[in-house]
Amino acid sequence: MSDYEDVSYEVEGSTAVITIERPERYNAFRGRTVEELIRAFRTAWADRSVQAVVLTGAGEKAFCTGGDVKQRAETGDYGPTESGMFEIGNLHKLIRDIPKPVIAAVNGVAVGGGHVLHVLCDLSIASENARFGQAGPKVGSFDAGFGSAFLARVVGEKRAREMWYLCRLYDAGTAERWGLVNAVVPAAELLTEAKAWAAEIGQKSPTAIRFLKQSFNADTDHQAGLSNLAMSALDLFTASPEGLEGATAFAEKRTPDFASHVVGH
Ligand SMILES: CC(C)(COP(=O)(O)OP(=O)(O)OC[C@H]1O[C@@H](n2cnc3c(N)ncnc32)[C@H](O)[C@@H]1OP(=O)(O)O)[C@@H](O)C(=O)NCCC(=O)NCCSC(=O)c1cc(O)c2ccccc2c1O
Repeated sequence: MSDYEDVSYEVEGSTAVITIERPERYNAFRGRTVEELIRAFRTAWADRSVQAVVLTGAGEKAFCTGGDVKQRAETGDYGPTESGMFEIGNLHKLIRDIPKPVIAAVNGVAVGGGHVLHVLCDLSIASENARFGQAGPKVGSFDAGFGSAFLARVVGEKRAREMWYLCRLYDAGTAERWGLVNAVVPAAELLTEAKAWAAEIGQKSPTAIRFLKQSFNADTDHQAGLSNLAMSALDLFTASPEGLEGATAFAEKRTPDFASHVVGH
């Protein structure tokens, strides 16, 4: 894979800016998107001039809405990839392992697997129009790895469970109050603000920052094992009648009938 199609990658000074470029799908990711994000993060990791990464979405509506549910309804998976694998678990680990802070610039709705991406970033800055939530149980999916366990570390058990069980969307003010984001700024200032934070980090000792990030991570690194289990479970569940009913109902713009397709009790 030589050219980016779903993602753009730019370096400005000591900051790499990675943008998900699928605004027509509210920046939902398919297999290719995930593969390109991995390539972009690895490029940022290898570039010694890069000291922080900003992750954002194209357009004004969405940061990322998680897995491309229309693709899933169409083909039963997240589409072809160069590796033959859907590597979302590896992307999660990479965002944590890259030894440089990753700042999510949340420019709109961050939901489902897109919400998980911003939660995994070191810092999150939101625009005033941003909205946050989990959606899996509405569309036949779940992230029982970092998406639940690490979220609970960030916002607390009660709020994490509320987000997953009710699948509501929360506004930027609530996200700030819950400690889900570090700051909220007007939409027009979001990228400038995120880049300013990244540049400020760029003036600090890269080695000190690297050790600090690894130290913060060490406390929750055991969740990577949980994430492996969760991704294996998800592979089975998304292909089940209950999982497929969620994706099909979304694509057909109807209420899912989970009760008729339930696979386990
Ligand atoms: C995000 C919304 C709440 C926004 O609602 P709003 O009313 O503002 O806008 P629309 O609903 O009209 O959306 C505009 C336009 O974008 C399309 N779109 C939005 N999200 C997606 C998506 N995720 N996939 C494909 N397309 C999307 C939408 O259809 C509209 O297009 P039109 O052509 O009709 O104009 C609302 O859109 C919403 O609830 N979206 C779905 C959110 C969702 O369910 N996300 C997926 C959750 S599951 C997941 O993320 C996931 C993650 C993983 O890591 C996995 C790993 C392994 C297996 C499975 C995984 C997985 O399923």
